[in-house]
Amino acid sequence: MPIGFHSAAFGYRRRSPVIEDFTFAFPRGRTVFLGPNGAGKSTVLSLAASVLRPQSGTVVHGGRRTDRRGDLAEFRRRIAWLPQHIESVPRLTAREQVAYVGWLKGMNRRDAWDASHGALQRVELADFADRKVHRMSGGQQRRVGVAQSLVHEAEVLLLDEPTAGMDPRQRRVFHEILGGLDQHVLLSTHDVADLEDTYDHVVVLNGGTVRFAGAVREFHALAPPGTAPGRLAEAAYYVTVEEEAAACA
Ligand SMILES: Nc1ncnc2c1ncn2[C@@H]1O[C@H](COP(=O)(O)OP(=O)(O)OP(=O)(O)O)[C@@H](O)[C@H]1O
Repeated sequence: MPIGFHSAAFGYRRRSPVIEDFTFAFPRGRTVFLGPNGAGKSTVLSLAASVLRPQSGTVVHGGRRTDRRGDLAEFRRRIAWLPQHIESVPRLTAREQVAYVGWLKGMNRRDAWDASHGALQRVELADFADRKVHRMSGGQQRRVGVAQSLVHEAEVLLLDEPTAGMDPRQRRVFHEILGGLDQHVLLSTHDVADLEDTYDHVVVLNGGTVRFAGAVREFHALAPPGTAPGRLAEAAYYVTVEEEAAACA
């Protein structure tokens, strides 16, 4: 169990809670996290990354809890986090920014600098290593974000819509990277194409509640009989979130 939530509750100020008494163990391996806009995916991922802290309950990884002050630094070192919106550090180049994240995660400066080159190569940005991040396109900044999550040896990667804004080639490169990772991955997306090629598990969230958790094959089996093979994931998704399906047959 890479990340566990125990009776966690969280709400943004003056809003109704996004999650309440949320207890769930995310599975090992590669998990795709689905759900409609506003379901709470980013909030849950931010809590899992300890960027947000639950108002009650806790989040656990490897015996370390986000509600124990002494655990927090080690908890964060073991987890890589790609938020939905990348912050570029003013004036830093892509290589400096990726190395900086490695250093923040506990690497020494030399190792972080060396590792940043490899991380940028993996996302095909080695030629842009000296470019200022704030001058890069949205899709390139996303790839810098992916490089940031690869630079240190995290045990769990939490990726919030990592392929948003990437062109088709870069989406393919990203899926190849994902396929080669040994770490546990929890990734939110609205893209349900080719789930079986990329992920082991599916978790669907709606209204702050897990509506489905299981293997990709089990998820596809929720699709109504007669659904076209290429539309199984989409149809299963509509069943789990109880939305009216577009024509999936
Ligand atoms: N910073 C914030 N301040 C106040 N409310 C917020 C904030 N961020 C999210 N919310 C609210 O929390 C709820 C869950 O939002 P969240 O972004 O976690 O959903 P999501 O499933 O990631 O959505 P999407 O697929 O659109 O990214 C929504 O009702 C949203 O309006």
